[in-house]
Amino acid sequence: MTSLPVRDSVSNYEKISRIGEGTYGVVYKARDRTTGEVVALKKVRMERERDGIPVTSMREIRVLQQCRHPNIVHLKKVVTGSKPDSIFLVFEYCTHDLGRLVDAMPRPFSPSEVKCLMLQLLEAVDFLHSHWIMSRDLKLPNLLLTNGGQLKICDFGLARYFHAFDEAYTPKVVTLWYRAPEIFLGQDTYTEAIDMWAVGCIFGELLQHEPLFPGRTEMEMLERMVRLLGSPSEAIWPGFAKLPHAGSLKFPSQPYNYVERDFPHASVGAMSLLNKLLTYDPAKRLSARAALRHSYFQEQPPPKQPADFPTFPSAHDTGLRQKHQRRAEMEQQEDVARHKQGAKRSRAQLEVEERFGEAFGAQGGQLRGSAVLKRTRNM
Ligand SMILES: Nc1ncnc2c1ncn2[C@@H]1O[C@H](COP(=O)(O)OP(=O)(O)OP(=O)(O)O)[C@@H](O)[C@H]1O
Repeated sequence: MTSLPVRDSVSNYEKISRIGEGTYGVVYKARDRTTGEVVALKKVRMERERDGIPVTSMREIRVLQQCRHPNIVHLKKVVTGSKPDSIFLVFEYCTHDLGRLVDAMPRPFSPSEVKCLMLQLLEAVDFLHSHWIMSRDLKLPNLLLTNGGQLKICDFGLARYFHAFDEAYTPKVVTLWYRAPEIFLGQDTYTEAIDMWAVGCIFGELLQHEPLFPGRTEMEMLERMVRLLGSPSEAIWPGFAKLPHAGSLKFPSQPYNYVERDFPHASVGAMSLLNKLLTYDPAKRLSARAALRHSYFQEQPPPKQPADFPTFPSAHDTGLRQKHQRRAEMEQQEDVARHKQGAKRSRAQLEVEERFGEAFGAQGGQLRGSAVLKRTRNM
């Protein structure tokens, strides 16, 4: 703990309002008393921990200290509270999260706005994947938007480093609505393609202004996928029949893909990109790098420039709408289950798993957009 880069105390911040509460911490809007800068303060939940900072927060700090990218929220500092074991993460403040913003907007984003958001999301995901990081929790509420139209991924509590070889990971990842089919089917050697499925769900949600697969149970999730995309089979997903739960799950028989029917206003490029992201076989699913080169981004209209994005009243400051409340409750249940699972992993396990330097590595260890690692996976 002595290596924590704490140079500040939370008493140097004046809390303005409470803007979010997740499973792993409460988030406040606050002002730096010295500089006047408005920041987001995330209080790390310690009540369930006996031996220091929770694994999820360790992961979040570790990943965020390594990442500097315009579309990834900037962790400015880690500061202490009045009690010796209270820790706060200080982030740049973003006016909206897309979950609440979409729920509060009467109309969907325009096609050029969706394109602008998708470009920024894919840039960030490509950055993470090229640095061997999977988010494992991409969803609309974890995408922040500044008043300057900049999208930023937040919440890296489930993020982890991955390897070029198959390795078993925990199945308790990704909020239900954004979870990839291979996870439901019990594949524990999943890859970063699970993030790309979530990107597909986010894209569908931005296009239709409603969550794409708002299932309440795993089975309902699979049924909703099949209803839109058709039934998975050995022909389109080699190895599907051998997946651990493939035999026990009864898939409805549905031979058609209804993306065109269900997205009547989407362009040809948008439908093609959506289908390529929502590809059942993770080995065939589009990577973030390939998605950035997709013809959708060349089609008319061009993506809106972030600076030209309209501004919206902050959804942080409005009351929660019913729809958002429902989303939050469902996610909360899921996250509690995941937290229990995650808490069972010891700090030592985490160290071995991630094989990644010091928990609170020096600033010099940051990864930047230009320093893309060579990946052996695609060679
Ligand atoms: N930097 C920020 N600026 C503005 N709002 C933020 C910021 N970081 C987080 N928030 C708000 O707080 C909410 C919860 O944050 P976050 O997802 O990081 O917490 P969590 O406890 O990990 O949540 P979850 O239960 O989803 O895992 C976000 O959805 C967003 O509304």
